[in-house]
Amino acid sequence: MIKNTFDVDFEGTVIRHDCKPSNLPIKGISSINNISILNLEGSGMVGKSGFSGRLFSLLAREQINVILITQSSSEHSITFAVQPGDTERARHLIEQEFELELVAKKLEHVVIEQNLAIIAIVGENMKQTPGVSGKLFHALGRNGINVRAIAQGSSEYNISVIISANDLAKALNAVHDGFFTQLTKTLHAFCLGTGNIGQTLFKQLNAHSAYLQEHNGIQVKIAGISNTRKMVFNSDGVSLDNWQAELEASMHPADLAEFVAKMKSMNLPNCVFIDNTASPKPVEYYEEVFKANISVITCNKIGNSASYKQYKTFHDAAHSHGVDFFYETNVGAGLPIIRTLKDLMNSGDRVAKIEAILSGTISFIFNNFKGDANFHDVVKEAQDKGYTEPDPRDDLSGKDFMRKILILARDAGYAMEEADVKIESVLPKACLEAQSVEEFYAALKAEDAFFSNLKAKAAAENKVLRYIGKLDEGKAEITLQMVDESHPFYTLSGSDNIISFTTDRYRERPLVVKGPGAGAEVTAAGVFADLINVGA
Ligand SMILES: NC(=O)C1=CN([C@@H]2O[C@H](COP(=O)(O)OP(=O)(O)OC[C@H]3O[C@@H](n4cnc5c(N)ncnc54)[C@H](O)[C@@H]3O)[C@@H](O)[C@H]2O)C=CC1
Ligand SMILES: N[C@@H](CC=O)C(=O)O
Repeated sequence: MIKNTFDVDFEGTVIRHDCKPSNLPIKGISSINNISILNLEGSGMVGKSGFSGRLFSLLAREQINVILITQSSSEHSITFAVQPGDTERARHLIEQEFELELVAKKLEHVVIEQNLAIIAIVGENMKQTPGVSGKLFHALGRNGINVRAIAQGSSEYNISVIISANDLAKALNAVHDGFFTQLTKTLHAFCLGTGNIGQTLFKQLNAHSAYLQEHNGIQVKIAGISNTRKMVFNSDGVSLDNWQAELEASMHPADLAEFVAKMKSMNLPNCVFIDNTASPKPVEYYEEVFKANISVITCNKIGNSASYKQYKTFHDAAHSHGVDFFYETNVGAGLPIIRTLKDLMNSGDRVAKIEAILSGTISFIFNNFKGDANFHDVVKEAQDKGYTEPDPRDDLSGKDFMRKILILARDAGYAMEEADVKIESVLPKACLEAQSVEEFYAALKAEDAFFSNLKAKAAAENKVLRYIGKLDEGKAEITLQMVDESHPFYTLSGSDNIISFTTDRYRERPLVVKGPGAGAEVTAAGVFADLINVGA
């Protein structure tokens, strides 16, 4: 029986002969946390029988313990690991023994690498089980852990890899999560933004964490939080019951560059950067984050809707570093729109046309701007309900809609820019020119007659106002329309979005997604779903 000195109440581990057979591909993971490797290279080794015999007899004779050996089939190099204290002595002995080969340039000088570690997976079930090494290297590669050398004996009971000692803790966790999937997988999330969406996400994660562990085997630790004022870090997870107080008590003033640097230096496995802001600043770090093998989840549309070059860079960087870039909430909040489009594209369909209502705010406004209601008050109500962008001018100017249609167009394979989207604004000039949110609301009040006329005109024709976007064979426009009951977009309510995809396969009857397209609960839920899909 082995007991835990750090946790004396824990029942301990019993070591016995008659253990139950296990279905798991590996039995355990072990590590050696400080080793060095010596690398010998040269043409003098190729096809030369007795070379390794000389090398390893020499080391054995001099009592240098070799921990791991690896040789490529080209026989051009041999790498072996020893205790750090033995490296210089081993080098000296080798250079003495192979002096003639060195002089004749048939062997290169010994190269030593320090600060390394070995991680090994062990178990009888590995034998004759394809995919075990694939799983190991996937877990390491996905977390940006570079493998310096590999060894597996033909008994197939053990695969050992040499990695940087700095990556050992991360590697142990990542490999553990990779193999023991019936146990908890831990995601380490670094979250920017504690506004409407950010705090709703924390509330949902808190309420759902026990279910997530029990039913999905997933544990989410919020390892970092920042808003514009402060930031806080905790590799064990900031308490979701008390995050406001922990953030408030933090001595770290907010600094985005520092936040990203700290996230990288904490070097945690299954790391995810979540951007719940409406700011262009975090977007400047996405590429660096991908390059650090960290996935990005964002409800912030600015990243994907700036230049096409930037959109492409983000997607390529995520792809080449084997991490996820999820942004379901960029269009339609929590509705499965991006996912649906990706599935269509990935399965070889072609999007010919998209027709959509994608502003939850404007949808809500037109669905409630009835009877005696005045436009200004309905806009305010949409903001109070959390449907608008932090600055509602972004919704009413059509900018938010433009971002969404541009993201959809790009995901559908069209390399379009902002200037390629024609926008008919719902606002008169004075409102568009307002310099602040206050001025904007004042301008809305002053333009009450303009909006009342629109309302009366639509009502007189038995029509409703709809702000509709269309992407047709690579051309996009957003227009204000009055539609009658024969139009498929007539019967919307609340903050509903609707999107209809006409594709090669859905040509006669388009594929339609409809439902609430704005609001903190549905948007945070979309971010939440993206989070638990990371690495899936
Ligand atoms: N409200 C909705 O229905 C939907 C919103 N979204 C998107 O969600 C995002 C967030 O919206 P809200 O939560 O309503 O905004 P908000 O204004 O309530 O919160 C934004 C948060 O970001 C923080 N922030 C801003 N710049 C920052 C920076 N440089 N570093 C760290 N933190 C920073 C602020 O301190 C604040 O905590 C927006 O990009 C919006 O487009 C997406 C889909 C639907
Ligand atoms: N402000 C947006 C929220 C979702 O992206 C909207 O109203 O649609």
